[in-house]
Amino acid sequence: MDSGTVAASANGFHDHFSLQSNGGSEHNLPKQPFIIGKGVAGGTASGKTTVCNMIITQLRDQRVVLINQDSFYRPLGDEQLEKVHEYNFDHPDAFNTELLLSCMEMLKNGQAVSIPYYDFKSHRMSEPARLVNPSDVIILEGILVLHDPRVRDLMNMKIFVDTDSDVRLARRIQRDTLERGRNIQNVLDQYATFVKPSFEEFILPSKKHADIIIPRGADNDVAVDLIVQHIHTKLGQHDLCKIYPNVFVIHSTFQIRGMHTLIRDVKTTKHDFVFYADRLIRLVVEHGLGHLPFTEKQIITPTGNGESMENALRACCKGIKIGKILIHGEGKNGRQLIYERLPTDIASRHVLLLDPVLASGNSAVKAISMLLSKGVPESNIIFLNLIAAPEGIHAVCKKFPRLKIVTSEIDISLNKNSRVVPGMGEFGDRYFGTDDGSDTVNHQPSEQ
Ligand SMILES: Nc1ncnc2c1ncn2[C@@H]1O[C@H](COP(=O)(O)OP(=O)(O)O)[C@@H](O)[C@H]1O
Ligand SMILES: Nc1ccn([C@@H]2O[C@H](COP(=O)(O)O)[C@@H](O)[C@H]2O)c(=O)n1
Ligand SMILES: [Mg+2]
Repeated sequence: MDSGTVAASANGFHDHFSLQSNGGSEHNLPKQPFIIGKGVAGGTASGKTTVCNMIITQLRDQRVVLINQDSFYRPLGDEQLEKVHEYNFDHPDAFNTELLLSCMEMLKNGQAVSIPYYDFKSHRMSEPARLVNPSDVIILEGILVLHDPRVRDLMNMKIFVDTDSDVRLARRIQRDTLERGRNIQNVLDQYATFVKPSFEEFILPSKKHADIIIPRGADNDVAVDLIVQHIHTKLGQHDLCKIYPNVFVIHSTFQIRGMHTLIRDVKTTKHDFVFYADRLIRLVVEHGLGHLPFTEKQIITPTGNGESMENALRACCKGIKIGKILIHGEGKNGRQLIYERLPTDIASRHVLLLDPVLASGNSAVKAISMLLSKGVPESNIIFLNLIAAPEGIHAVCKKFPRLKIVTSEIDISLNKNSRVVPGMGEFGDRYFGTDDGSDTVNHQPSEQ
């Protein structure tokens, strides 16, 4: 596919993400599990909520959602309210853990859930509830999220925020008097009667289950940065293969990593770029061919960058038929199909769709939709790339769960200009030598 520079289509991505427009449901396929759970526990006022908000802000990723265990407090009845000072809000029984588990289960199954809003002043739920869409990463924070094994086991990253108890008490007094409608005496009494004993009985012992302990909570920028990086990596790289069983990354060897280093280096000469790109493309094509059940093959190469993959393809499969698709897109205005030339019997063939870089996935979605409209069964399409951005993989796999993607590397992400990071520059220009060199250092691939 050939296209102009485009901005990331966060909206488009989000659509595929939601239950209603999930490609999987259209095709009556079982939903893919795509949760990466992060549990953040710690004593009251240790900074759990603050740390999670920092993580979410720094991630700037729509695929991450925060759920507070507080939302699952059991609302107090009238009698309990009259004796609220005798109520232990720090005991595990104060939470409706069954409801929490069923909400997590629904999210895991790709269903949106309505999460209650808990009012610390009235000790009851209040409107409006929050609609939470299923997301790749669900961060669950609360004093006891590492206590119950059923909740803990949903989390594949367990974090304990460890803040000095004097600091926590001081913060709790300040917060609860300012925000939760308490006076100092209430806070001190509750702390001595329930908060401290429950911390020692239930919360502190759950620290041993943590993978990461964050001393000093939100003051610990290094720990927060590391967690953000880790989530980025998990989101962006090979964990996608677990999320989408139809994504295949060719086995990484030192040779392959060396070739990637060379083709990503702006100083690599055109000759070397073509040589190593061809070698890598051949490996991807060979791998893609391994997924074909029949000897009969139909190839579509997008006009422009995709043509750069034809040489390697012809070297692997002599006499293969080549079709062309040209898709153009500028800015956020979507993609237009400019040109296509495909064999008339394409509906009865297997198709290798070639594009060196899968970025936002907008062009790929357009091309695949066009193939489907021609009658090509989704499961007959194998989409081959040299590098793929996680955003593109999500966009394509969620809409077309039956096709296969074969790539040699999954990169970290897209930047704000929809360029793959780290990427490898404008592939077509570097391959065909059409780059005038004016933007050699800064160039990154546009959505191909
Ligand atoms: N590093 C920090 N420095 C100063 N105040 C903080 C820090 N972290 C949190 N706070 C404040 O302390 C209070 C408790 O923090 P919060 O994140 O609500 O803790 P938790 O969710 O663990 O109870 C809040 O008023 C918050 O603004
Ligand atoms: N009605 C309520 C409910 C809970 N609490 C206290 O909140 C603490 C948990 O929230 P954090 O943000 O501090 O983790 C817990 O220690 C309860 O004592 C409350 O006071 N009133
Ligand atoms: Mg909190």
